[in-house]
Amino acid sequence: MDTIGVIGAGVMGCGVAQSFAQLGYSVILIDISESILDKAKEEIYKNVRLQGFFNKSENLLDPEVVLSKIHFSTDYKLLENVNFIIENVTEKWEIKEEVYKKIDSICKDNCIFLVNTSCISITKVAALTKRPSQVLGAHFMNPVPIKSTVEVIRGYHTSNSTIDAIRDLLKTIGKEIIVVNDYPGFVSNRISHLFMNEAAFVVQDQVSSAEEVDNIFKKCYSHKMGPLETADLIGLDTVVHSLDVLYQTYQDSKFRCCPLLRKMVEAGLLGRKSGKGFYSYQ
Ligand SMILES: NC(=O)c1ccc[n+]([C@@H]2O[C@H](COP(=O)([O-])OP(=O)(O)OC[C@H]3O[C@@H](n4cnc5c(N)ncnc54)[C@H](O)[C@@H]3O)[C@@H](O)[C@H]2O)c1
Repeated sequence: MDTIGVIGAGVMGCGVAQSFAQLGYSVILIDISESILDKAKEEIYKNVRLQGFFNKSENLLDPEVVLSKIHFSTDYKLLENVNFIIENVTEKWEIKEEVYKKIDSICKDNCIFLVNTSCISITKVAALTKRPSQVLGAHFMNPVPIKSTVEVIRGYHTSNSTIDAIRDLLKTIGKEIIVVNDYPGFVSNRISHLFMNEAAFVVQDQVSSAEEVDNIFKKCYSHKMGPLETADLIGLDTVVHSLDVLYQTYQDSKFRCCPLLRKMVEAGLLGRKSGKGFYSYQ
């Protein structure tokens, strides 16, 4: 079985690492500090336990066994022999840029890079490397271990063999892929961020409360979650970064970020991951 390199141990990186580790893969999980990695260990432990709790019919997973498959480290050099890197660092161009320049020099030539991003152009990321045909977008859905489908983005130079390799790899962890072409936000986020942003404007303008906005989507449109619950789940900081990327790249005012969303992020209200966003999670 391949060893999978996972970079970024936040919301998505933890979910991706867990998804591979619980199917028996060895995972190298990289982040920038030991304290973040310690928090990631706790998150993964908690999430494996919760998954067992909610999924009574399936074989219960032992969190210690899952964690034993993951090597937590700040050392990028450990990635030199892996065949696949799944990158999940912060949705900021300067951060992704630094990471891709680094891994392109460390990883072996045939290693494939999966970019987990909400909105950043895959073609632009691929251009940072000397292997653009082996770079593709893999927009995992949150929470990764329980979502069945991944939006895969074909960059300008992504080869068919790279897409096939990723289809095969993700199939082994029970995920199917939908392949789309590369424009910022792809399909999912180009549309969903308009919903979430406009919902924040509706609350800012005191048209209704967050609960009422979400209830209209759930009860009238039969959506499983409303736009503001979804924003809290994603992380309001990630939503703001993504809106900024969409606004900058399309130069279209429809993507201008709602001031209330930005103010909440400045106040430390990031949604589920900080314990408070549009809702409280204590
Ligand atoms: N949250 C979601 O629902 C969601 C869904 C799909 C895709 N994404 C995308 O996935 C990526 C990660 O999102 P997230 O929600 O996990 O963010 P997050 O803020 O929870 O985690 C990002 C992690 O990256 C780490 N990091 C920053 N610089 C780094 C570096 N140089 N090397 C290694 N690690 C570094 C941070 O310390 C942090 O732990 C983003 O591009 C985001 O747009 C997020």
